[in-house]
Amino acid sequence: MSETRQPLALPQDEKVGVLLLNLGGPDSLEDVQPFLFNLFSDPDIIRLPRLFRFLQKPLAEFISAARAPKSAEGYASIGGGSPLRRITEEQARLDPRILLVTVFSFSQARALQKSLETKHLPATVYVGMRYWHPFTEEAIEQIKKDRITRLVVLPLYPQFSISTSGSSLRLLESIFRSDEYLVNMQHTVIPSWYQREGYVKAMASLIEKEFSKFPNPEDVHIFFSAHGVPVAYVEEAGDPYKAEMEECVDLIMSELRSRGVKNVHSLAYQSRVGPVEWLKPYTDVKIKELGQNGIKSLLAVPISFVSEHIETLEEIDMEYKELALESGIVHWGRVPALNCDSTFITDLADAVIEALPYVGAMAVSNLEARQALVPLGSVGELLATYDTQRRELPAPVAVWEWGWTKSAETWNGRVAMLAVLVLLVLEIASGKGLLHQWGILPS
Ligand SMILES: C=CC1=C(C)c2cc3[nH]c(cc4nc(cc5[nH]c(cc1n2)c(C)c5CCC(=O)O)C(CCC(=O)O)=C4C)c(C)c3C=C
Ligand SMILES: [Fe+2]
Ligand SMILES: [Fe+2]
Repeated sequence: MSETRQPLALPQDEKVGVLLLNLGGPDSLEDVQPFLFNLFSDPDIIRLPRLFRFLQKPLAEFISAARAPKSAEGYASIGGGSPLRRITEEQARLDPRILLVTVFSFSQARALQKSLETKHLPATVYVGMRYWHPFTEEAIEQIKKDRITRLVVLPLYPQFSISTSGSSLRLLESIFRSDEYLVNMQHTVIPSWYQREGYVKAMASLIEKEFSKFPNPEDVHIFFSAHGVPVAYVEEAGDPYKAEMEECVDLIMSELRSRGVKNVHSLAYQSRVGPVEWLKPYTDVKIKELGQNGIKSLLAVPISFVSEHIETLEEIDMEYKELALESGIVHWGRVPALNCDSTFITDLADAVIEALPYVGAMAVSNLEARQALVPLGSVGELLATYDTQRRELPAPVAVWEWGWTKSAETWNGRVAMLAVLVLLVLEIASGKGLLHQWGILPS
């Protein structure tokens, strides 16, 4: 595609930056609880009714403490921490400080920076995580120090969700607003890119490659497993995630069909947390169903994330594999995450170059951009496109088992919930109580 592209005509004093946004994950087991605290403190993950917003932090404290042991077990089983930081930095660029820690790794961020260089775009690629180091705030500080004048913001989620890219963009918006340098810095956002040819082709190639590992490749059921979101995000807040996910799977399957692949496929949603309704079918339920229906060969394809992480390495490779084998599936395979796949990274570089003309421009007023499900645009405009009203959403986490759920919308549940919240506040305010005694809340 663009190896022969002419050098971009940028004014001499322009400095281009690319900010990769990602979720972040605990580097060690000690980081698990504070990481979860950051995650549950996010109003795009738990939206409390207006009246209870002041409880966001205490509640995050409570839920993170309650969930940490289970989460830590998962992270322990994949080597004691999340590989997300290492892989994302590999996708972006190699930072000398990181080199000291991960001597042998070549970096996703470094790979992108290199690919941009090859395409005659000298740019610095930064990594900003939402819930753990290197935090988005740290990346922004570096962007300011480097006097970047044009910034392309690229969330590393192929499909847009309020809970992922949306949350990162909302944070960016608040950082941009409160800083004079950033308010004036020209920027644009690539909100989702699942429809890009390079990404679709890279995914299709990874899938095709795994077929050869099965005894009867033509019988393999292609099983796309996407990270779920609560149904309310889609139905009440207008999250485009489900529509984009379905379109993404269709595009990959069309590419495979054009290569002569005739295998049957399905899409399910994994990793639900708590009792509210999440997007269906659920991965575990679907696996059992496929087993019961006599499927013997299953190829799992993680689809919502481009790096290996706890939900591929632990949930799919361990939990779902075990479930599949118990359900009568005999041959199991899993497509690896894209990580630093060269077709993928080259395509991301093209996406950045194609987005540059929109930097600082009102992209939503551009007809071409309008045709995309989520238009290319600035942070503020994108947030205005989706989720304008920031509706209260049923929270997806465990505390709600006592009450505030769709299925238990009864006064009983609400009173119990209120009681729990009041106790929690009293306990946090006084520093004394059962939760402290049990070590659930730190003294
Ligand atoms: C597109 C991907 C993701 C969506 C959508 C998403 C929504 C979402 N997640 C939670 C709760 C948790 N997520 C956790 C980890 C985690 N989540 C994603 C991706 C999406 N989440 C990734 C890649 C990871 C793993 C990071 C890593 O360390 O490797 C966790 C912590 C792990 C655990 O305890 O299971 C929680 C909790 C909610 C509630 C939500 C939507 C509202
Ligand atoms: Fe998640
Ligand atoms: Fe999970």
